[in-house]
Amino acid sequence: MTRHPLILRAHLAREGFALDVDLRLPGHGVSALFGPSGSGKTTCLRVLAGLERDAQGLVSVDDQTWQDSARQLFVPVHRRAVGYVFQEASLLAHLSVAGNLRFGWQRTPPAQRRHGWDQGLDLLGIAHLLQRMPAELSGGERQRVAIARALATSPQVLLMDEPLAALDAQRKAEILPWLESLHRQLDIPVVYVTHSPDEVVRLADHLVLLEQGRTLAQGPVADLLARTDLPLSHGDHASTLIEARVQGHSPADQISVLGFDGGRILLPMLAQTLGKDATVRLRIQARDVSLALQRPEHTSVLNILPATVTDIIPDGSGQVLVALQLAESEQTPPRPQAARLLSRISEFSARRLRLTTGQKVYAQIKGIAIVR
Ligand SMILES: Nc1ncnc2c1ncn2[C@@H]1O[C@H](COP(=O)(O)OP(=O)(O)OP(=O)(O)O)[C@@H](O)[C@H]1O
Repeated sequence: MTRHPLILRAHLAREGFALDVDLRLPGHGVSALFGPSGSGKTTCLRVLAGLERDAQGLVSVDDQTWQDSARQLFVPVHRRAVGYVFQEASLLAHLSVAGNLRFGWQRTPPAQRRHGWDQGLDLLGIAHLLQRMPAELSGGERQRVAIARALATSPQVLLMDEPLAALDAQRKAEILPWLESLHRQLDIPVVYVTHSPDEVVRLADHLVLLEQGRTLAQGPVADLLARTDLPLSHGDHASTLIEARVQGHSPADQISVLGFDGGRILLPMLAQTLGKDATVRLRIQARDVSLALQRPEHTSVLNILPATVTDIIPDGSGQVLVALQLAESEQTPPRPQAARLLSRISEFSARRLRLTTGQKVYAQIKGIAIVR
């Protein structure tokens, strides 16, 4: 089913802060709002939910207009089909898990329900917790129940405000796979506020970078991560994403071959459950990519990809960030839509190699993480 984009055009002036955004988010998948504290992420969610009466602009979800200031239209909060999940799960303490879920479920007339009662339980793995009281749940379980309760209202959009921020690293790791499967199976857009680059690379399809109430950039997450002009690509955590497809496994060599627009990657054998054509998201840290002018031979590095340098910028403390466009082979000219990589090398090495934009190089990838 094609879903209409979600539109959030909003202007809101508070003392010492102004929100001025014009967002167009895909009608499916996860859109992450990322930015420093106070940049306006939560305010964007609040405008979407109808909690900011003074905001001027346009809000449209699944082709329904919830707000259009030019026409004096403002659908009140209780009539917007929004599921809202906060940092701290706000379950009703006197009701069991089943009672909390029923509370959300009964708010929606049967004809408007988008999925069955069991679907939310299955998606979040909480069927065995139905009789428990909220005080008898772990932090991660409580948050899963809070998400299921938000889904039980059959929302047209799910708003999640740093849902993992209150959990420790172990609980985060426990809940992330549930969020990923939610993302794969859910047919509604999710707008996800986070401070965490790790959550962005694992969960987001689309990314909005906010700064001081304004949009610094918005677009597919892999495109934004590969840009050298945005704060995300600076420092030690700079990384890029490649969406690859399993081409086959070689049990004899214990190697899997993955293809993507711009080349092929070899990985130590993936689980056979990932059949041919399964899609996998790979994260490649800029610091794990080194460069050579000639194809290195006699090396243990499995992945050496021909590429063209598209940008070189200083990146502090004697380092430079090199943007690369990958090509299928040395002979294929670079295509703008082919996958991109970042490489973080010393300024000394860049000078020694006489790197310039437009130059053909070989990117040696020393580490690749499968993030989903
Ligand atoms: N109810 C309010 N009244 C006045 N100012 C507010 C209110 N809520 C938030 N603000 C201010 O609006 C600005 C944006 O806040 P917002 O909560 O949207 O930021 P954020 O990016 O979500 O931050 P964080 O990551 O810290 O949650 C901040 O300067 C904040 O202090």
